Amino acid sequence: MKLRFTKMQGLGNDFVVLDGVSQALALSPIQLRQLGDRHFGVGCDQILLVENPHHPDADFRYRIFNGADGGEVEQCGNGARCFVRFVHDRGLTGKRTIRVETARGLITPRLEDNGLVTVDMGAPRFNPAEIPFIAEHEAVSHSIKVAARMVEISAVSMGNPHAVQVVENVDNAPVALEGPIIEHHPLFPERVNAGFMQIASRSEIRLRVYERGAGETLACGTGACAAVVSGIRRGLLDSTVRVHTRGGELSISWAGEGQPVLMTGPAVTVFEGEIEL
Ligand SMILES: N[C@H](CCC[C@H](N)C(=O)O)C(=O)O
Repeated sequence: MKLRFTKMQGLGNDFVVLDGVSQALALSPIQLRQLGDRHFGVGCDQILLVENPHHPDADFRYRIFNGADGGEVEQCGNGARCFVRFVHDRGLTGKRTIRVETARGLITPRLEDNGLVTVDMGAPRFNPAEIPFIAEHEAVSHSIKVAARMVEISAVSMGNPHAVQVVENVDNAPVALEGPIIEHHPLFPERVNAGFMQIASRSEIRLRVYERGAGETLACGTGACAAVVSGIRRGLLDSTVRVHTRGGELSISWAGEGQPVLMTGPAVTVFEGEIEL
């Protein structure tokens, strides 16, 4: 079948975005993996499927699939920014602030006048059962065995699971070695995104993320949210933080327990295309 798509990126985290509102779409895992394949398909970190909502308070439903394995996941921060630009630019809505139903709750992205996008990502969750993370109790950080060493990680859910550690310098952090080990760590039954955070100041961090089902990406929006929340809970960061990723900069704010995380950053349309699947 011929499939029209839009290629987009948020800080180099790239997406194939599909309009499931104007057309009914049901793609198999094989077709999703083909879309995500950078040699035999279009190539992207994630596929974003825009649909009509089931939730009465939502304007749209937003489904996310990791490009490398075609697995459906709960949340995507950079994707949420691209999503609102997509539905606005395609005339699927006239609103600049929309309510979006995701697998783990409602998020509220807003197109700003300056072209950036701010997303209320909802409140982070720390209860191990909600991450999911196998642990006796909730804690700011947990020591887990990774290869030959013990690593202090903060386990956080932004709808999707994150394990964040603090490193001296992200440039020489063991992302390639420890990323896959943490992703598949037995204490994370649904796998996990592995964050490596360098504290530059109380209002600035550098971050690399080895993403579940995608490998290291140039930026991870939910990873930036999870890192800032972890840093604040560890007493290392103030409530608004500039997050420097390899793909560019995000602004993340969190006012504390029970409060939503706000993320602001760019969303760019790269090209429109058509592929035979
Ligand atoms: N790999 C993630 C999904 C994409 C998240 C990331 N691209 C973002 O911007 O939040 C997971 O399996 O939970």
